[in-house]
Amino acid sequence: MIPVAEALDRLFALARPLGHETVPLAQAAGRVLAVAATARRDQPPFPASAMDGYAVSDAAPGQQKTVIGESAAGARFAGAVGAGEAVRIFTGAPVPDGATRIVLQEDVTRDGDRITLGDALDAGPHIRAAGTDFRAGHQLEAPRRLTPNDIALLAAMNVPEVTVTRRPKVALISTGNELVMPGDTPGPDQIIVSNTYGLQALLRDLGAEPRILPIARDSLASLTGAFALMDDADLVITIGGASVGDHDLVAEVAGTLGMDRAFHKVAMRPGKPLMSGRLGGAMMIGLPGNPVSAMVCGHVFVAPVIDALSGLPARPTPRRHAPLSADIGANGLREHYMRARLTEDGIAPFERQDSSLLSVLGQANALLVRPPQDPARTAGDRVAYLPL
Ligand SMILES: Nc1nc2c(c(=O)[nH]1)N[C@H]1C(S)=C(S)[C@@H](COP(=O)(O)OP(=O)(O)OC[C@H]3O[C@@H](n4cnc5c(N)ncnc54)[C@H](O)[C@@H]3O)O[C@H]1N2
Ligand code: MOO
Repeated sequence: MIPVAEALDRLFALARPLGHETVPLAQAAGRVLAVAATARRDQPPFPASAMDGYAVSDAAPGQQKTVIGESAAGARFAGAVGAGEAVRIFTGAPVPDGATRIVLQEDVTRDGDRITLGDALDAGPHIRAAGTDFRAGHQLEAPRRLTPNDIALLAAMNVPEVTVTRRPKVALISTGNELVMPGDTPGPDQIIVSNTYGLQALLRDLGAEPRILPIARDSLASLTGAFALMDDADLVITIGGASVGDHDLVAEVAGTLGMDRAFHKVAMRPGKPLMSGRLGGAMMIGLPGNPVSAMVCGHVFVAPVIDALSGLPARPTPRRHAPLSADIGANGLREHYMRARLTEDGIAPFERQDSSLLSVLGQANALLVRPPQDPARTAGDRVAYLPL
């Protein structure tokens, strides 16, 4: 058995980053920026008022001034403001030449074109200098997965389109005579395919383009037919048929199709059997069939591989740490990804950890990671976890 980190390194060695494409900003959220984007102008491009009030050259309690004009957002006051003068100004408007501060309108009494400053003025100046946020030439570095906050910044930088990595196309193949699609009528010995759908959702969240292929039956012909449908996929993921049983044929078929195949027994729980290789132009990952095993492998292996294909650094999903909220027993020889609940009191694993229990996985919001041979731990000990 190999450690999880080594299995992941072997997957990274098979992952070739994909090419680039240009997309409009409106379609860029969640995509991986491939080439740094550069601001085309200063923001703000002029000294701007941060408040509604009056722009003045100086201010003292009780002073009187004459209002000589107005500066609104989008329509500046053309002249300059001198001693004894004020320009009515609004938030976001260009500050006129000669002004050193904005007096809040709450601190002013107005009578016609005359204003009197109040007795208690704040320190001001309520002026945002040109380029306070960023200067022309400011760069949003690549690679990075674009967040909504990044999109807002790019828009302000006047960047209407960005160069991103192509979305990884992923073909998902479920294998097994016992499986039918959700909504179909199962025979007495059949169950409903589940983790294919879970993995599809996970892949979508990761910015990939997943496609569910027809279920492959446990025969060489059916499996071969399923692989033939993978078309131009960058990654093909099989689910099930990965173990040592008589009906576990994925390795044999992939080998016949020319895959330079590696089979790993990974020292993890759940998710021991894992296959990997390259098949034509695609990367292949064979996941175990047990539903929770497939989903856990999705989080631990597939997610970092999608990031690597998308041009992000090849690294495991970073672990976080929290105190235990309950005592737990010693761990065995495999790294255990325990379905767990994280609350403000800490983290605790569910009692039932069988790798078939999707109902338990559904209640979990974290995977508590136990290193191999981790001794028994008591409430309060800090442990590692992956958020779900
Ligand atoms: N003698 C041994 N038996 C098993 C071993 C072992 O080392 N020696 N490993 C066990 C472990 S651990 C796992 S995990 C499973 C993995 O087996 P397979 O990858 O071959 O998966 P299957 O046998 O095809 O299915 C297992 C289980 O999961 C259900 N399944 C499969 N695909 C789906 C799907 N897409 N949606 C929902 N459910 C699915 C399937 O019906 C089985 O119940 O092997 C152990 N055995
Ligand atoms: O490796 Mo299996 O995934 O423990 O059930």
